[in-house]
Amino acid sequence: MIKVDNLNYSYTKDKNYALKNVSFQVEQGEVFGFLGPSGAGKSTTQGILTGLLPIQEGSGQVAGYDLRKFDRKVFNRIGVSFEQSNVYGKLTALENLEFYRKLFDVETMDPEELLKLVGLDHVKNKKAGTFSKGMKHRLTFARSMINKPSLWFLDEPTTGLDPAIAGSIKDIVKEKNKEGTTVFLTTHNMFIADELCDRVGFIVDGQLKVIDSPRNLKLQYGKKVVQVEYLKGEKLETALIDLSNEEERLLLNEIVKDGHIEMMHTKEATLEEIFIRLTGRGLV
Ligand SMILES: Nc1ncnc2c1ncn2[C@@H]1O[C@H](COP(=O)(O)OP(=O)(O)OP(=O)(O)O)[C@@H](O)[C@H]1O
Repeated sequence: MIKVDNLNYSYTKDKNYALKNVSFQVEQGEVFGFLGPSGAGKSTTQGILTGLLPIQEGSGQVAGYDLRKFDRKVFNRIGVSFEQSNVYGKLTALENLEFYRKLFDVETMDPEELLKLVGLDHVKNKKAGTFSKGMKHRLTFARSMINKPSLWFLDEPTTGLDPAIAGSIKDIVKEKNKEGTTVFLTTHNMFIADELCDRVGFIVDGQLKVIDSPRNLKLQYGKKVVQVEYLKGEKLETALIDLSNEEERLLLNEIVKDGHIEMMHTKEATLEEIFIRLTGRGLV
């Protein structure tokens, strides 16, 4: 669905590259997460993939279209929900979607149904200019799926939303993905990435450092650690046991043999910890 090879991009058209030799593929039906700190090159990559920025060096295809011969027809096949996407403030929520659907040459979704899906049906006749940031965000999100895209670009889809609404946005993404939509998701949020993504790519300073599934990354780079709380005499002790260390495994055996365990659970590494380990950088 997406294939790019050796993308280089410089805003200043010199050797000061915002993207350096970026290559990756996203298969049909995948949820692919692009993770990186601020300034890493996520928006630049998304900009090239969605035709907002011209391709400078390298090559790529998006939804069957060659990035070097950009054809506006690609917009019938893709959906784009970026944080900074504008909604028309003087139009109502419904009018925004009615207007937007006319831009497509393909069958579109019913605007009323979409507004219901994102919880904006009760304000459908209010001007979007009066909406809160989170409501505008949901309207942009709804708008981005109006053309039933086969490839959906989502930028920080749950940022700034309250947990219940964030949960329903995640559910919609999962549902659409089940129906076959490929998702390219950009985020700083490793919990979202971990929950939604089949594979993630870590990008730092314009370079892709690693691409794999969250599970494989945890297996490969995370430590297997068990946290045990146990009674030693009257005193409650806590031990963190690294299962890759023989001495620590023996200690765990001793604790188990003593039989005074109060609580025991595995502590798998988070994607953020692995990101820091692999890139030497945090995600913010
Ligand atoms: N319009 C621009 N002109 C010049 N440099 C830019 C421009 N936009 C981005 N850059 C630079 O390109 C690099 C990559 O930026 P980009 O916006 O792609 O990062 P990002 O990962 O999307 O960050 P964020 O998470 O903050 O959106 C940064 O060094 C940034 O300063």
